[in-house]
Amino acid sequence: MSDLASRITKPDAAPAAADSEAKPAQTAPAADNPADGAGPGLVESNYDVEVKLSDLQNDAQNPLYSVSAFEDLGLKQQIIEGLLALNFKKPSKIQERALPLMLADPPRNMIAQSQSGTGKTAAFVVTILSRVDFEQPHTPQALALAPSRELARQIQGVIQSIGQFCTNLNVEAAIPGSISRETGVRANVVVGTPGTVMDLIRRKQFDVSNLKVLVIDEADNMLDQQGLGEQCVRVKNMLPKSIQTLLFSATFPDNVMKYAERFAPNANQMRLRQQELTVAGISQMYMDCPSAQDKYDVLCKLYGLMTIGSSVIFVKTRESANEIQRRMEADGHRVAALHGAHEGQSRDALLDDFRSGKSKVLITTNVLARGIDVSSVSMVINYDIPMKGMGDREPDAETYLHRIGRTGRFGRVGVSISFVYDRKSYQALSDIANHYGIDLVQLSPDDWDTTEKKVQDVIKSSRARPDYAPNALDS
Ligand SMILES: Nc1ncnc2c1ncn2[C@@H]1O[C@H](COP(=O)(O)OP(=O)(O)OP(=O)(O)O)[C@@H](O)[C@H]1O
Repeated sequence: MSDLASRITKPDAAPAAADSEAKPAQTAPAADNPADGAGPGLVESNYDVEVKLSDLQNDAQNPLYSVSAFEDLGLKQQIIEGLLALNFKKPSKIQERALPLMLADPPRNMIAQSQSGTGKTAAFVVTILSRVDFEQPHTPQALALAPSRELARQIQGVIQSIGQFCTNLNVEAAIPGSISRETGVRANVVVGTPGTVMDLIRRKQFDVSNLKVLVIDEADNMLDQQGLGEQCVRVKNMLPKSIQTLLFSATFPDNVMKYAERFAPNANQMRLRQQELTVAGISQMYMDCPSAQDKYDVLCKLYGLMTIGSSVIFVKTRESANEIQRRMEADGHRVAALHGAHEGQSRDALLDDFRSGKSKVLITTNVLARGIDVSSVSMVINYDIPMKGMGDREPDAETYLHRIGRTGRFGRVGVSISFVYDRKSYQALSDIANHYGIDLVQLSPDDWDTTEKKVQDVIKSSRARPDYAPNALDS
């Protein structure tokens, strides 16, 4: 198989940082709570010299870099207070650069790309809060669309947190089962999934005539997928023509850009090069499993051996999520499985438990691949390599990036481990590595001491010293 593995490093080779332009110091994480030290799920650092979030934010190559403070961006005082209450001391690059463009008058559309976990949500939330007239508490003025109920609820929470000092802010989630049929939408900010939003508008339970801002989060996914894309276009066609449209994602493959540009005409654009897409704080590894059947044993061994904060296991189907849950529970592990077959409210409860740390292992499908922000996640397992196209012919490089981006949020470190077991899965991972120009480090199922050391070396370091190269091991 070695001919396939131009980007997959051999077991003991010292790997390069994920972003070849990034210096090791930029791969260094801040603590779970960037401002004040290690937080839940991450163990205190062994290193004596630590890097603070402010160090990362002073490094011009880092996506968290900025020269300005939130106070310099001309935001309303209540919004600045909201950001400070969340301990956001400085904007990230996307926040610093996109906000002035999005807040300028007359409003202009925006297509904005920035790596996973770099604060895109706060960028569009601040824009929404800046555009809403709080004198009108029940007139919908801003709408954000997301691909899953979980992400819609999460965005609702971020709007409420950043907007906690905005008197008369009302945020409602337009997701199945949440808006009363009697009253309809009575909020000035609405976050929802496209199908439910479309139904509400059609049933005249959502007055869209005063909407000023439309945000599409995970826009490449929303516009590209047949069902979701059509729903987004239909929703947009029912909104005022002058609406400011903001499209956000960590990925915008070229074939989606033409839809995006049609959907958000004359937009300002912030794009990344392919090699800039990966987050350097995430150490990407892979495990060569002897066979498909052995993947499960390897998984259990990993969990049996290591103390891991919170982790997410991505699988292809709901059935395999259930099956792995069943087997892991029978083997004494405490895990939760969340996927589209569950009822909305039980999905909410499962994710709430995971967020609060009540459950530490979440087995899920692509439904949670995008956007979900749980800062204590220190490991992501790709139990199945993400594939797309008819008959799963092609590797799904975008989904891979979003999945591993559930860890390494805003300067933290994390590990991703992708399981391969045959030529097809190996080739797919190799193609993904080539696509982003990254090197993946091999873990061996025959040498658990080394495997454990490689993984623990990354995840036990809540903060790292400046010359810290997450994958490099003492040989
Ligand atoms: N300026 C800031 N200072 C400190 N923390 C921040 C700042 N902006 C955002 N964060 C935190 O960073 C984390 C990641 O932000 P967010 O979820 O918006 O990432 P994202 O870019 O939307 O990622 P994804 O592409 O995965 O959706 C969140 O926990 C958020 O609270």
